[in-house]
Amino acid sequence: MTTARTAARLPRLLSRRLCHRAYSQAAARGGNEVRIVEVGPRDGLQNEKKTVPVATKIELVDRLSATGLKTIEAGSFVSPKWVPQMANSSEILSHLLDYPPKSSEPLTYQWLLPNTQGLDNFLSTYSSHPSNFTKTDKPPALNTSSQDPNSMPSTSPSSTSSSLLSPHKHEISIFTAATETFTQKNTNCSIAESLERFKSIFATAKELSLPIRAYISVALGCPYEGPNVSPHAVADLAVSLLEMGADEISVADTTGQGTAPRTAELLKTLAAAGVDVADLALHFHDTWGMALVNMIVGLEHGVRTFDAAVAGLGGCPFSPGATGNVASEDVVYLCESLGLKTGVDLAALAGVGEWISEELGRENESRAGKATMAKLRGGKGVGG
Ligand SMILES: CC(C)(COP(=O)([O-])OP(=O)([O-])OC[C@H]1O[C@@H](n2cnc3c(N)ncnc32)[C@H](O)[C@@H]1OP(=O)([O-])[O-])[C@@H](O)C(=O)NCCC(=O)NCCSC(=O)C[C@@](C)(O)CC(=O)[O-]
Repeated sequence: MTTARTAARLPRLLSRRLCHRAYSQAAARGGNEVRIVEVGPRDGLQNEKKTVPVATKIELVDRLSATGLKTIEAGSFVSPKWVPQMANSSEILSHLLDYPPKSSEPLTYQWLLPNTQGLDNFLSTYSSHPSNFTKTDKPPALNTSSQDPNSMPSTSPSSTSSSLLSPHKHEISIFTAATETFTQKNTNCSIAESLERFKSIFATAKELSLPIRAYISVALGCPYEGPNVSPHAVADLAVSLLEMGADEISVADTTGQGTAPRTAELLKTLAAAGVDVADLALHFHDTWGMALVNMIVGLEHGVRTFDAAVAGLGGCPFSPGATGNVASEDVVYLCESLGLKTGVDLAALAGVGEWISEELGRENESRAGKATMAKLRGGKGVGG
């Protein structure tokens, strides 16, 4: 059942189906292609206790860019006092703009930010690069091809020179949460205040044709308010964010407390509120080992975009005890076992997982990644 407020908004939300939105065509409802949003370089690294050298972060993004992944969240523009590990994200962005990874297909890099200061910091690097627009230039037009959702946006000839043109896109992600306590702990504001902050971000991003993904954290359990987060609160927030202009909603199980029945209930509530599965991504942490189970529930409900981190890296500094994201290698293996296509080379991705685990001195949390590496080394017992 939808809340009265959500029900009242339904006609307006449904009319938005007629508008083009950047991601909905990338993950058509119920198709056999799955889009993986690799969040390892951001969500995966933000909680690492030891400072990860920027060269390692850049190498991680470059290596991931060569695996067939098409969307990579590469860093965040948040307060370095709150999350010191992300302090050098502008250097990673500069690197990607100066040396766009060679890839047979255009990639999309996403950058997480909480407020206009984060957007300004992102834009000061992004817009200053010769191959990108500045505010006074005509912005790149959104790609409108339903055939190739990742294809290069057309750019203003006045602001670019073809030799400098990167084939890749950069987008932004904003984040709020389904509970007041988590929102306060994570961003020092209420949920309503977080939406208020987003208004100017939407205005600028729309002016510059920058697509926006919006996360809703703690959708299936809050470290401060407990596991029973209201699915109606999540749906209401998703509707608000879509109405504000979000191109995609990533519904996040930050604590990994989600179970199959509660994931199903949440997805039904979102659908009843008028949220199209094609506009949804699911973001699972694997604290209780339920991430792949919940992902299958998502697949059964038609979701085709999933966030994951190579080697199962990750954790949120403001969700104590929660472990990493579902491992990208495990997601690829699961999809392949179900006959779904990800476009990702599992062996290449497993190699990246092994490399970054060694670099960080931590256990590789991907079962499929470790099995793939064992198989590549000639292990006879791993099958696969
Ligand atoms: C939102 C704030 C900034 C409010 O933090 P605040 O302290 O209330 O901010 P403020 O506006 O009062 O500013 C305080 C200082 O921060 C600076 N500042 C202010 N904004 C920025 C910025 N964007 N970039 C760089 N610096 C910034 C600002 O300039 C000032 O500097 P000072 O004058 O003291 O030197 C802070 O709470 C913050 O950065 N929070 C981010 C926390 C975070 O990154 N959490 C992890 C990501 S979310 C997550 O993990 C969940 C997700 C998405 O992965 C999904 C899931 O798994 O659930």
